[in-house]
Amino acid sequence: MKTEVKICGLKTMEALDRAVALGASHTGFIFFPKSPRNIEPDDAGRLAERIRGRAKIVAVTVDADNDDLDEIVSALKPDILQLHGAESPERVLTVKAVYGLPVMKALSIREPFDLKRIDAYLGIADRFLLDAKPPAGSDLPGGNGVSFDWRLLDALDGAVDYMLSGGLNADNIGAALALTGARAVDISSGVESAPGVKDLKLMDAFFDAVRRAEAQGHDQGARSESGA
Ligand SMILES: O=C(O)c1ccccc1N[C@@H]1O[C@H](COP(=O)(O)O)[C@@H](O)[C@H]1O
Repeated sequence: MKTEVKICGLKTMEALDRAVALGASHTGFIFFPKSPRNIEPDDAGRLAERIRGRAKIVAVTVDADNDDLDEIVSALKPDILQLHGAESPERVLTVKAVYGLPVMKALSIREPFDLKRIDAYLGIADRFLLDAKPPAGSDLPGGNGVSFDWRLLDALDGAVDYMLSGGLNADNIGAALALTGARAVDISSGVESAPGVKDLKLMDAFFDAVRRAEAQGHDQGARSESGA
């Protein structure tokens, strides 16, 4: 089975078109002003129209209130909302009820206990995005190019549907897939030449590496499909 790949932090037509041409299953747009990948909702909406229906459109937000979500959802018309802040299970339920969209809840992982936080969102979040904890002093909850110890996922219940994220790149994705059996991966800074600047050659190299790993038959475990 093909690995789902989400290319996140897209801001230009060239990068978006290349992501979809390479077979990205998901495209991510960041709505977080402190991020070098931040994009205005209207600009993201115009870009996303080029690829609607060919890859899922993901709005990445961080503890956004309903006013911000109203603007983002209305301009972008995303397929999925990625909540990348400290949103509680109750907040995830509210967002799902208000917007009627699948929610991918990001959780940051550093130690075994961090995986336990999944339990509170089971049956609420449609999918999880498992990212590394930000380094000390970072302004960003994600997009830091930092990995967590993928072996921690050995303890994860096989039914948990997740995207593997954090510090992935063409050099380490083969090992990440072989170790985790992840069926879906998410990448941002690993395909950039500078913060917020997507590099088409790095994107090509990343997809090549994913396809090579697939050809080698990395263990795609039995995680369930969520629609997110
Ligand atoms: O990328 C950002 O700037 C960002 C800002 C706010 C919330 C989430 C963000 N990024 C997410 O983090 C992952 C991992 O990034 P990386 O591959 O380690 O650079 C990224 O794909 C987004 O989902």
